[in-house]
Amino acid sequence: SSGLNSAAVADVTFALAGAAFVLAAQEVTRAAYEVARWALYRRYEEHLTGRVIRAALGAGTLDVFERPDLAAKTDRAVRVAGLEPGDLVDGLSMKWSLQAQGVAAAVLVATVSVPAAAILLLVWILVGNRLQANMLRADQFTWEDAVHAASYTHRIGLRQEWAKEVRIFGLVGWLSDRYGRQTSRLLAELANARKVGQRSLTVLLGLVVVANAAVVALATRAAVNGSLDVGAVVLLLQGMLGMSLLADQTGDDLIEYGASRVPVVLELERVVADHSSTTAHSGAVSASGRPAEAIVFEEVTFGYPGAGKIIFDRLNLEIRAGTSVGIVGLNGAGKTTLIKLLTGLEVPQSGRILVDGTDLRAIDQESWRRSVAAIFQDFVHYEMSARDNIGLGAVEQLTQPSIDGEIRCAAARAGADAVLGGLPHGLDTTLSSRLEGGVDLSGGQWQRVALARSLLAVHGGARVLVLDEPTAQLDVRAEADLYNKFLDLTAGLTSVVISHRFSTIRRSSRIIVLDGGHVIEDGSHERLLVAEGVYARMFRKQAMRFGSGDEEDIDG
Ligand SMILES: Nc1ncnc2c1ncn2[C@@H]1O[C@H](COP(=O)(O)OP(=O)(O)OP(=O)(O)O)[C@@H](O)[C@H]1O
Repeated sequence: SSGLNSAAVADVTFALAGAAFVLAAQEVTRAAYEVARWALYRRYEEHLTGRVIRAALGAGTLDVFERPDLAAKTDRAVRVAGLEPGDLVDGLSMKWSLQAQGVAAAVLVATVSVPAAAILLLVWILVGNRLQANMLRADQFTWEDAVHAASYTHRIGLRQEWAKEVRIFGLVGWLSDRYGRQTSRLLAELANARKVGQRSLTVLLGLVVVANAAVVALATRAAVNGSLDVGAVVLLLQGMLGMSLLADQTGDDLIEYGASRVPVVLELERVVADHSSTTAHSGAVSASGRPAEAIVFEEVTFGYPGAGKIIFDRLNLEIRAGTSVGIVGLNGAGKTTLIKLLTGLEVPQSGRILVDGTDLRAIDQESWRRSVAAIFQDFVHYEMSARDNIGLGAVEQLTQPSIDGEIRCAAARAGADAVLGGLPHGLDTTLSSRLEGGVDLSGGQWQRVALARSLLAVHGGARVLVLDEPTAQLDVRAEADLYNKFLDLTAGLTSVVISHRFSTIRRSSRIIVLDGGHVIEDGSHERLLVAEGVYARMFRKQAMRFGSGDEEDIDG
């Protein structure tokens, strides 16, 4: 009966064009949204991780990793910053779009009945808040230490570095049992957390049902009365359904997951700032050219915080600039600790460390670190190119064109030239068999690379060279060859060598013996033998046991 007149045709055309426009706009905004979301996601992650790195590294000393109270906070911040904090961006965008739809639905209801819209809005907001509170309580993050324990167990089983030992000791069954038990405990805790707040949620959901039923009943009566037309009733019902989006939880877990990282990072920054303000020791004096005379430990007392044990009790020690000192002592005597104090990684509780008469605390920490090259027993195996593994010793020069020549030269001096020669892509070879095209090195080969790194640091300006048993994995002859050259290599430098091997240590012109937090003997190999003290006893014991003191370890 009713054909379309021209006005109706225009209306329909307009509506269709509008719909096409909306669809096209939706596609364009979706694409733009994806780009923006991805960028924001990464930016937020980078920002948060960057703050953790700056806080942890900015502390200067190792306290943030070693003092139990600080270490727990550092550990937590490092962990959470790595756990997809960008989820916050996804969560917020989901949540905001749902909330906008919920509010639009409320407006729809309000066009029919403002009181109905107000009442429904109130109950949905209450339900939403309650659901959110329950979710937060049950969120894994609130007991993430338990999660951490379980995931540590899990990782023991899967780490490449530990694969040998885990299999040799037959730990697979034990690990999976332990992982299973930890997970069950976790789930039990989760079930408990979920119980709390269930009653009030049930009451609120009842309220939702009652409020919606009441509005439907009133609307039906009004429609029957004729005071509400059918179109309005449909609008009302549609709006009511849409308003449930106000309590929708989609995205809440992501928001919580992403946002809960923030207080952890802020807490780390706060404790590091507090800690640094009480222990700050980076002064303004440049370390350049130091030491020219001596490094002096003056009445230095030190114990690791929280360990309750004094390692050094008023230690006095002078290391003349340009000389080489060998340090001997039983396991745990404090040899590595001495180096940490010397490099400023630890700070004495009392006493002073003087560099050419200037307190280390008055010297700019960064410039002092550049003046000292140290390779520790647990030096880093960087999963990077051979170039980087050596070049990081003089990181400021890494981009200079001449660096490859310097790297090769340092490698040759450390006896690592043969190692480089065997690499399939030369300096570009990645030193990790886990990465494509990469190769792994033997323990001794790694040590030569690390040694080359420290020798390159000398090229970069370091004047103190510390070797804390970095050659223990070389065979005795190779180590002896290296140390035969060592005095030439380090001519003009101040060097400190820690070793358990007499073949190495006896070459130092001066040897000090650490025991009980003090230097108990001090002199050349020959003088210490004549003195018939601890050094002579250790040396003779080994020499007797193995026929030659030249080849054996100092182990007491
Ligand atoms: N980060 C730390 N926190 C608490 N105590 C530590 C820490 N590092 C070392 N210690 C303790 O300090 C003492 C000295 O350790 P250090 O590593 O300096 O000895 P070392 O002489 O180098 O031993 P080794 O010959 O075994 O390498 C040891 O008793 C050790 O347990």
